Amino acid sequence: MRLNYVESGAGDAPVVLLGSSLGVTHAMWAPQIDVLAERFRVIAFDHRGHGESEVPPGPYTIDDLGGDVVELLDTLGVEQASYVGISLGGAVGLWLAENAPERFHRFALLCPPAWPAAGAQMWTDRAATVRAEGTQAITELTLGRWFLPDFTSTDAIREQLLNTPDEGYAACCEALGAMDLRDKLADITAPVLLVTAEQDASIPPETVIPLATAIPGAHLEIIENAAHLVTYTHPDVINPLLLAHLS
Ligand SMILES: O=C(O)CC1=CCC(=O)O1
Repeated sequence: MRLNYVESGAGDAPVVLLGSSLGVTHAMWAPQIDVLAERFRVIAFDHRGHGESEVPPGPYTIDDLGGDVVELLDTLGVEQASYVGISLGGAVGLWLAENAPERFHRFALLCPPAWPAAGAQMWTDRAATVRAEGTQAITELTLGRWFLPDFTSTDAIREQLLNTPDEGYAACCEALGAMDLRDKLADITAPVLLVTAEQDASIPPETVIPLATAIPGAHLEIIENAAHLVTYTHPDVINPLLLAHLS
């Protein structure tokens, strides 16, 4: 699977991978990339079905999405990296922490779903809607969940949602609807920073807070006055947390 990625920072610095949310691309990490690139070789990638990555027909599984990241490390010749992921990218991070621990130093997982808390049917229905009507059918609803009303700089994220391939989006919905990453949380050995946003309507705090108890040694941060896409809206809070955890 060929994943698209952009690379920043010194080539000999420790590697940090950035995994994005559903329906957007590596460009969502714009508020983090330059800051992290002062200390790290930053590799922001597009999940399969997203951005400039390949778009095989779905359904995809969380094993597919996690396996793609391990394959990307192999392609780059990187033995070990740290990983930062939000939302779908956070779920992929949980899979990597459980299934490829030897390839990773540390994880920062923001608003990560570990199982389909809103029900598998919700994801099946959303996949069907997007296959029938395109991502334009879910774009404004998604922005309403991802941002509080007072955050209005949403044009770039809207564009990314509208431009995401319909099949890629739908197939990732099917991965989210079919996964359950809870069984192996206790086996995670890497240091994990978990972040939840107080007003996250997509992945509510009550579904993330228990992960902090289930993952040995995990550190939890709850961001106030924030909704789902907290990296985008609150870089002043998130970037120092990432630097402190990854350094
Ligand atoms: O689309 C949403 O609001 C919810 C979501 C779950 C995983 C993800 O990336 O977004």
